Amino acid sequence: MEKKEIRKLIFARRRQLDAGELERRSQMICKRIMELEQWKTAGCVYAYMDCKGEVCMRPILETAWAEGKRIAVPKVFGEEMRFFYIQAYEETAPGYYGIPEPTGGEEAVCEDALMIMPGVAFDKERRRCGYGGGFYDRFLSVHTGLTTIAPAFEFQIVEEVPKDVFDIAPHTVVTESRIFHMIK
Ligand SMILES: Nc1nc2c(c(=O)[nH]1)N(C=O)[C@@H](CNc1ccc(C(=O)N[C@@H](CCC(=O)O)C(=O)O)cc1)CN2
Ligand SMILES: Nc1ncnc2c1ncn2[C@@H]1O[C@H](COP(=O)(O)OP(=O)(O)OP(=O)(O)O)[C@@H](O)[C@H]1O
Repeated sequence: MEKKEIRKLIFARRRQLDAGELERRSQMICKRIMELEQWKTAGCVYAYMDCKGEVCMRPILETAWAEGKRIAVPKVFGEEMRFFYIQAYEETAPGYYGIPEPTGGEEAVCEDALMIMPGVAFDKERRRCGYGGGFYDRFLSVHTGLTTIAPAFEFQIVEEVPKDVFDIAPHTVVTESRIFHMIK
């Protein structure tokens, strides 16, 4: 399947998930991420403001704020994405494609941060398909020291995501029931 077809398939599956189930499953996935060593040792976390049925980041954001970890979320500038620290939802407003983005604040320049990266679909080899903007691939090609974890619902795991030259796979993919690690 091509990436375009994969996106269509997964968007349809996401639409079938009701709000309660999305929240319940997101809670499970976030809990599993927060049990990982990479989370425990991270001082600075690059997260995202979820939209359109992505795994909800609320448990991650609220735990980080409560535990004093710094949390930054992305803002799009042309073809580039930059991360800014936020301390509350009120510090965001709808931006690129209506996704909440930080309205101001300090830019995060943490080259060894833990990045929680969104995605539309993944396969067992952790190959990733996003919305098609190439934002994460471009960001990660420059910021090579980050540790990357992608949360995904089980139904976002597909047989095979086609590999393009620019694609950078997350180190770890975490679902409700499975974890795909780079090192087996
Ligand atoms: N929550 C979240 N924030 C994020 C990303 C993401 O994947 N998730 N991004 C990750 O890169 C960046 C924004 N990237 C985006 C790239 C393309 C489209 C877009 O074109 N959306 C269209 C078409 C979708 C399609 O059918 O493929 C749309 O929604 O109508 C949206 C966001 C930065 N912030
Ligand atoms: N490192 C890079 N340098 C230049 N162009 C890039 C780079 N990475 C990706 N691109 C461009 O971005 C386009 C979209 O990539 P792709 O379809 O893999 O996006 P995606 O991973 O689904 O999106 P996103 O990362 O925004 O969620 C590619 O066709 C390519 O032209």
